[in-house]
Amino acid sequence: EGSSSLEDKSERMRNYVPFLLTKVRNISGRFNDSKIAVGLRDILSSKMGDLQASAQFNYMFDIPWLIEHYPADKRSKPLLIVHGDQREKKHQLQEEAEPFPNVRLFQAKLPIAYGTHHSKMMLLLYAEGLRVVITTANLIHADWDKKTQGVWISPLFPKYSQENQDEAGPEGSQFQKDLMDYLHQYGPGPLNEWRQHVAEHDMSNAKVRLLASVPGRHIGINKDKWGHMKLRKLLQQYGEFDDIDSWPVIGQFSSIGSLGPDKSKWLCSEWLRSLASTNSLTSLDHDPSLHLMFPTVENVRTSLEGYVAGGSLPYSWKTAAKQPYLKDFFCRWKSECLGRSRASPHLKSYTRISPDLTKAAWFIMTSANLSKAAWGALEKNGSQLMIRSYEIGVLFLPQDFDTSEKFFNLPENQAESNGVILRLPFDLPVVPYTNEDRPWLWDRQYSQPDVHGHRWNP
Ligand SMILES: CNc1ccc(C(=O)O)c(C(=O)O)c1
Repeated sequence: EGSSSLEDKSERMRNYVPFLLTKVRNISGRFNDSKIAVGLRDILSSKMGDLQASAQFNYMFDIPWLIEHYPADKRSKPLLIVHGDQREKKHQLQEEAEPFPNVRLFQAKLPIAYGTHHSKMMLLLYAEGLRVVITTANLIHADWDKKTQGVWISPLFPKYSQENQDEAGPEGSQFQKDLMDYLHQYGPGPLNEWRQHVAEHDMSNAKVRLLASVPGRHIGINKDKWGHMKLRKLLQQYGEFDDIDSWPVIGQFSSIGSLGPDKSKWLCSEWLRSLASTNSLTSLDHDPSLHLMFPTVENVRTSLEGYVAGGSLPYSWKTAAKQPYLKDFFCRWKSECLGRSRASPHLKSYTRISPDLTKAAWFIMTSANLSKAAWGALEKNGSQLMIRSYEIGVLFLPQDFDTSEKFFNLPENQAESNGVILRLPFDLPVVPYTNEDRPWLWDRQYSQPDVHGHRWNP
């Protein structure tokens, strides 16, 4: 091949889905290349813009550690921390914030029991514009050190000037509308200012759909705004796929809720029906195959962190004992493609891939684990969607990228394709559990020493 065609080829291949992982310490540097991975300091660095203020939405915070990751000259800029802590944990957070006069705390209300403020998002206001970052990592050291985590960094959204106010494209303004809807759910308070910032910036170049959950019993038009019903709506509206009924759905996550006594109660009825939605009007006469990727005990024991990684995989024996049917769907965590088989997964990702493993119809990175609390459960004969937690993620659809192809190409298919390449965070084909494999349960004892010679005795 002549050099020009090679350049053309490399030029052609530059179109990757902008889904990144976090850097992992102690693995080969090639797997932390800036095309694949990013660290918190990189995200907050002044290379991204001249920071004026930021808002950090998350579940777990180490405030001094977080502030130290901002550039030195930006550590006293206004920082709003949006959390879900209550009672003693709320007081601990207030004490931690005390020494930092630029830090404000805002407690998200959790009106339904067992809900969590699980969303992990950064709003970064610069002199030059606004950026949105959505991730799966808590704002604590352990989440950015030796785990597999997901990150989406938006383009720099420019502030509207009068002329480009009307130029916003449909999906971009849709991203802005969806983000505004989400922020409104927090109600009045310090987020008023951030809703204003979102309104003032042109997000037409977002290239993702926002997929969020907010606590509540959602009815009417609100039933399709959140959780798995939002995904169902998006895939019915934009899922321009030819016959993909035979394409498997893969869910990958770091915790599992109580899903009901058998698969027909929620997993393979309402939840899988949403993930298997397309714009075709013919309904599915059979379940698409479903793979659920969740670490085995061996995955955790041999991970870079050892059993300690299991502290971030809060699947309990009590819950697991009620749903042995999940075993039929389980597959191991494996990520040789990205050098992360031993970097315990804390990201959550969902996708639908072709049987020949060369294409993907869509891809989701989100904070939402496999639980009704996160995705919602239909109640009252399907008239309302009950969600307990705040969650936020992004859906990547092929048509939001400048490609004539209806699918994303997986790296295996690099030869023929000139479309958009999607790097999945895990290896294909997936590896089903053997009869000896057990899902990690964080409240069981494990006596076989881990890589650090430790046992797990919760
Ligand atoms: C009950 N609290 C949590 C349960 C699961 C997770 C997870 O992401 O797997 C997190 C978190 O790390 O935000 C919190």
